[in-house]
Amino acid sequence: MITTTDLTKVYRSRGREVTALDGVSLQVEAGEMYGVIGRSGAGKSTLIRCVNLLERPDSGTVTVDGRELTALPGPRHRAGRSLRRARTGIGMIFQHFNLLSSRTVRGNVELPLEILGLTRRERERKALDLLDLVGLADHARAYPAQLSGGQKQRVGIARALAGDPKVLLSDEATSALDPETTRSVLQLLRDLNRQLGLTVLLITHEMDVVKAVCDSAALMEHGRVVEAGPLNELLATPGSRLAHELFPVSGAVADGDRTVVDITFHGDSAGQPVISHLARTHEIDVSILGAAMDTVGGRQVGRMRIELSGSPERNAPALATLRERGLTVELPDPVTAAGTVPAPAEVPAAELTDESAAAAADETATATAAPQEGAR
Ligand SMILES: Nc1ncnc2c1ncn2[C@@H]1O[C@H](COP(=O)(O)OP(=O)(O)OP(=O)(O)O)[C@@H](O)[C@H]1O
Repeated sequence: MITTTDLTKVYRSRGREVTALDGVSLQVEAGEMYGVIGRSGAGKSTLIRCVNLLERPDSGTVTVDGRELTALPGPRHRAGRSLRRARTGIGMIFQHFNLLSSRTVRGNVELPLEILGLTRRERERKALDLLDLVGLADHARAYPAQLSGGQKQRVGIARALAGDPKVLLSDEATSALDPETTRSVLQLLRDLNRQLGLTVLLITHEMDVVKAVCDSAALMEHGRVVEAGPLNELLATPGSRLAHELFPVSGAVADGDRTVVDITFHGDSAGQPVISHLARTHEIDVSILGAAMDTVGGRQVGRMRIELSGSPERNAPALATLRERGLTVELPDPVTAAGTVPAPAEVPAAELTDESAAAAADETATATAAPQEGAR
């Protein structure tokens, strides 16, 4: 549904060059919830803005729903008519909601519908349907200032769905919300993803967001995607940084004639009595150093750190048995095993500066104004 190929973007200002995207290739399947995670400055916002061409990449291609947006004509800083039309199939929500304070909730949702040229009656009906969909039908006449953050974001979501998009882009949509509201907004996105078959590309700096709702994820660093894939595959990939971040396993690694192993159970392997089997078949002592079950991307996953008597060489047949049973087996690095791998993403979201708030307002204007000119 969304493909980016080798995207590059370099910002130049006051004689300085910043490479925000350095060859980003991403594949988001139809109906998927895909999370892009990374530290502040990794290039996430630039990437998402390149997907709907709010930002034009220096090179590379963006294809959404079979249409190569980068091939559509348009001057460097103004989208062409065909691009504006294509953008109606892409909704976007923002960290600070970008609602118009002078309009009611219904008025905000109606804005893109006005631009699309719907009649007053059609607009009203559609806006109320959309507000119903996000659970805000009884707030249609309220103004944004009378709403909580979570309610404002629901209005933002209803507005983003006005053009019946197949793709929803979410730019840190829950970063300004408290944990409980975050959960309910994420649940709404997940419901819409399932109900409408909506493809959702979200950027976030919070691993919990990826863990709660995403099917796949990409980790960005310094303008590059350093790891990407479906979460269940990542969890089954030894050495995956995303897997360690999604589901850290702890427990001190002892010195001496011991083998410490991290095992991940998922799918059919989750129900197997592997520990007793290991001890019986290979006649070794097994101690459990740490264990947890969790839900990642809607699936139950178990992780365990165990200690086997004897050296890794001696335990090679036992480890092979675990792998044969479909478990992911890793020998943790004693240096990092004491805690978790250094978090790539536990950086507080940077507050919007006045400048970036203005840019966000521009985005709304661009996003909502896009259909108007395209529809002419
Ligand atoms: N308009 C711009 N002009 C100059 N440099 C920019 C511009 N926008 C972004 N950058 C730079 O590009 C790099 C990537 O920024 P980007 O906002 O895409 O990262 P991010 O991962 O979204 O970070 P954050 O979570 O803080 O928004 C950063 O070094 C940033 O300073």
